[in-house]
Amino acid sequence: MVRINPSILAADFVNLQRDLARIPSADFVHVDVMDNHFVPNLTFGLQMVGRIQDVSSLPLDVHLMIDDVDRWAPEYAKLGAFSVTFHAEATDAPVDLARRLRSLGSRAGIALKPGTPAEPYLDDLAEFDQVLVMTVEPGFGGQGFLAETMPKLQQVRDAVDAAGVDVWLQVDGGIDLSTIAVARDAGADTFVAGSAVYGAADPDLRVSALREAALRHGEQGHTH
Ligand SMILES: O=C(CO)[C@@H](O)[C@H](O)COP(=O)(O)O
Ligand SMILES: [Co+2]
Repeated sequence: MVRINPSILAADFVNLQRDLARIPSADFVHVDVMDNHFVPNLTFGLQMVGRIQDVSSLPLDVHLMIDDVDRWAPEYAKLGAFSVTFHAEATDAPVDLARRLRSLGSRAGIALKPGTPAEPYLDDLAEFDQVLVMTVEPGFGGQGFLAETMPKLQQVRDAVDAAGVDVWLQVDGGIDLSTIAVARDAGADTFVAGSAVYGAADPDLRVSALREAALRHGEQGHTH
């Protein structure tokens, strides 16, 4: 199973509805919320994500790069977002927050910055629906893929398989037609791509090409 989630951070914010309609083959639309505190960049908040939820035919994969997630993450679940991912670095009680998100009907994701170890969360994997291993420092699109995050991704993959739990492993940052194979090899099944999709002349064709690149790689002997 391979999921391709285009990030609208690379779309035209003035023509978001048009750009949302350009990726019909995608699995989810990845929505980057930034507050200029947790990361040094600012995008949009609850009101905007509510409108995206209203007009999108794809389910929303919300990535919160904000402080105060205990307060704000549940509000995104209440909007009807399919999945809400908060950063581990932004809360002292990730399991409690994940339970709250699930109780509100959303999937619960936990994200790890490149320098954040996975160990503290590996015993609680069943509490989450998704682990996001950031492959760039969060905050900006168009950065280069950090291959040094791959051992951590593999470590999470091994722990998920050993526990026998159904947790999606997402990568986000610098995913393109070549790095998607590297991340697939290390165990990812869910791929966020911003500039690789919206920088293409035909974004939907690029979604298909990314999917094929990941699947082709999987067929060549890697069956994560
Ligand atoms: O969360 C983030 C950035 O912090 C991402 O979702 C970016 O939007 C990915 O952009 P590309 O690296 O694919 O251009
Ligand atoms: Co993101």
